[in-house]
Amino acid sequence: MSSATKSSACESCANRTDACKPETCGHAEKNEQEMRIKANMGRIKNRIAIVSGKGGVGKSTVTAGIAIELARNGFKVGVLDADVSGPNMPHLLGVENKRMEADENSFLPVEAAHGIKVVSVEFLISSSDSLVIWRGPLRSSLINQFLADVAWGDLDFLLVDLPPGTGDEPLSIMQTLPLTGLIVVSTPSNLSILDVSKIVNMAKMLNTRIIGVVENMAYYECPTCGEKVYPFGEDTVKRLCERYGLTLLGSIPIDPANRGTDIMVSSEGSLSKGTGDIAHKLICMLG
Ligand SMILES: Nc1ncnc2c1ncn2[C@@H]1O[C@H](COP(=O)(O)OP(=O)(O)OP(=O)(O)O)[C@@H](O)[C@H]1O
Repeated sequence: MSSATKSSACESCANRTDACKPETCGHAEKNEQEMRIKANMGRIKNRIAIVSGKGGVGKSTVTAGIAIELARNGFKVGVLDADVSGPNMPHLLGVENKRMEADENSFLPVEAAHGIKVVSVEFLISSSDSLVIWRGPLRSSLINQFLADVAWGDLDFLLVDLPPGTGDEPLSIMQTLPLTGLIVVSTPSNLSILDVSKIVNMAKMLNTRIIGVVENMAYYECPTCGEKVYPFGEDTVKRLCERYGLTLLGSIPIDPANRGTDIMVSSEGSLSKGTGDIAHKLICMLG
C-alpha cells in the first residue's frame, strides 16, 4: 500500500493517536481493506449468508439451487464459497478444475452457467482433493480478501455459503460484511432444529436479520403412489419458525436431483421441487 493510501486510511481510524506513524501501522492496512470491502460490497444489492447449525443438512446444495433459480430469472448472481476447509460449490455449479485468474488489482471470479460468478478456495489449490488445514484467523482473513479483492462487479445477489455452526467464519462474515440477512437451512430432525436456536441467538447478538428458514430433506415422495413420507418428522421446522417469529421460505424434499453434481446447471436438468418457490419468495421480498 502506498504511504498516501495509508495516510488516508489512518484518517478514519478509530484507534488513531498523535503517536501514529502511517508507514508502520497495522491498523492502516486493516482500515484500507475495510474501505475496499465497503466499496466492493456497495455494488451488490443483496448480500445474503446461508447458514446452518449443523453440518450435512444441505446448505451448499440449497445455496447452489437458489443461485441457479435467481440467475435463471435474469438476476446477476455471485456465490462465495466461504467453506474454506470443505469447499463444494465448484462441483455443485459445474466449474470444478477451473482456476481463478487475477489481474494486478483483483481476483476474477470463475463464471458458471447462467453467468453465476463463483469464488472458492478450490480455484486456488492444486486439486480438489488437496487438504486445506488453516486455523480460524487465517480462514477468516482469506474470506475478507475475497470480499475486498474480488472483482464482483454489480450484482443483484451475493450468496455466501458458510461452514456450519457459529465458529470463526460465520462470526467474521457477520462482523465484516454488511449483510442484508441470513438464510438458515435446517432439516426437520430434532438435532438440526436444536442447533438453529444457536444461530438465532448469534444473529440477535450481532443484530443481523434472518430473512427466513429453508426446510431441506423435508419429506420423500413415493415415485409409484405419490404418498409423502416424513422420515424426520412433520411440521417441526414450521413450529420452530412460529416459536422465533421467522419466515419459512419453503420446503425441499429428499430428491435424487440433489445428488451434488453439475446436473443442477444443465439447461435440461430439473432442480429439486421447492427451490424455485424459495427463489421467487426471495425475489418478492428483496428483488
Ligand atoms: N434435498 C436433498 N435430497 C437429497 N440429497 C440431498 C438433499 N440436500 C442435500 N443432499 C445431499 O446431502 C449431502 C450434504 O449436502 P450439502 O453438502 O449441501 O450439505 P451442507 O450442509 O452444505 O454440508 P457441510 O456444510 O457440512 O459441508 C450431499 O451429498 C447432498 O447431495
